[in-house]
Amino acid sequence: MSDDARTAADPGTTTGGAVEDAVTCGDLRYSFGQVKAVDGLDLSVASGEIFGLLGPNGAGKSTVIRCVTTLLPVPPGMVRVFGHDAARERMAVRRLLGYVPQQLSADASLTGRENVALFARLFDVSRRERSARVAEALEAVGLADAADRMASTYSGGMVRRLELAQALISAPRLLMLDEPTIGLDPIARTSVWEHITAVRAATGMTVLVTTHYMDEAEQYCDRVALMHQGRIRALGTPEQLVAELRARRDDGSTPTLEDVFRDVAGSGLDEEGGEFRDVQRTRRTASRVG
Ligand SMILES: Nc1ncnc2c1ncn2[C@@H]1O[C@H](COP(=O)(O)OP(=O)(O)OP(=O)(O)O)[C@@H](O)[C@H]1O
Repeated sequence: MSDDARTAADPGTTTGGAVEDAVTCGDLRYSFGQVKAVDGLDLSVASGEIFGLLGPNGAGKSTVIRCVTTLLPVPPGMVRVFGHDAARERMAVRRLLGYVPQQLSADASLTGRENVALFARLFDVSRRERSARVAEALEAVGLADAADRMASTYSGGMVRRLELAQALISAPRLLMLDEPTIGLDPIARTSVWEHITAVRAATGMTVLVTTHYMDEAEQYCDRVALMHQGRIRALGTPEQLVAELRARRDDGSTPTLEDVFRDVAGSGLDEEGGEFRDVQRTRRTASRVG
């Protein structure tokens, strides 16, 4: 943990190493040319938790996710997934994870079922098991009834759930979601989260998610980390972080998670246009595909 980070209890750390962390990043650094996207990040995500990586645009969240997926190369020792080194054991890491990127990963010209079946083939699900596993994944995200409709007719929320089904087809131990609800209306956002939490409850998988939405993080994440300028500035359960700020302020007010992040990141948030609630930006797929 960097010096300026405020750290709360870490459920991933156990005595005797009985529970293995799903993800560990140690002094993770990644630059695009002169831009330090991630600047010395220490992080442990415990097996089975829903962990939220929060922060304004450009904080470095997607870069962290992409380093963990092995899509961006990092030196040995910086990132481990269930004990596997992301640099030395790339294929072992990839086999453990499901990834839903911000960009569209569903094909509008295929049905929901065909989209998921395509992923089943990519992930080498055996022919014998394929149709049952595809049906199971569609059922898990509430798309069984819409499975044979073209994805081009799906709403933004249904597309997101379809992408979730695609990522689930390999039964990943670690599911990574980059801004899963951006651009969706509140009802669709709730539906996406309900399916994420239901799948987590059913499978025990670990979920690492990035989001701008403080209210979602507060409601659905077991722990959160605030990223700002490539570093983690606060880490803990939402309740812990809010309670710590309340104690620091000692003025009887009840702060929100957003207040916590303003407190640790200071005015820098505004300078970068990083208003957490000011999410005008939407995914290209926000309302419909096709
Ligand atoms: N492919 C790239 N080439 C150059 N710079 C990049 C690239 N990808 C990201 N960056 C820069 O790295 C920094 C971190 O970007 P990143 O996308 O990780 O942030 P983020 O927190 O995920 O923000 P957002 O929510 O807007 O995606 C930003 O300054 C961004 O402009």
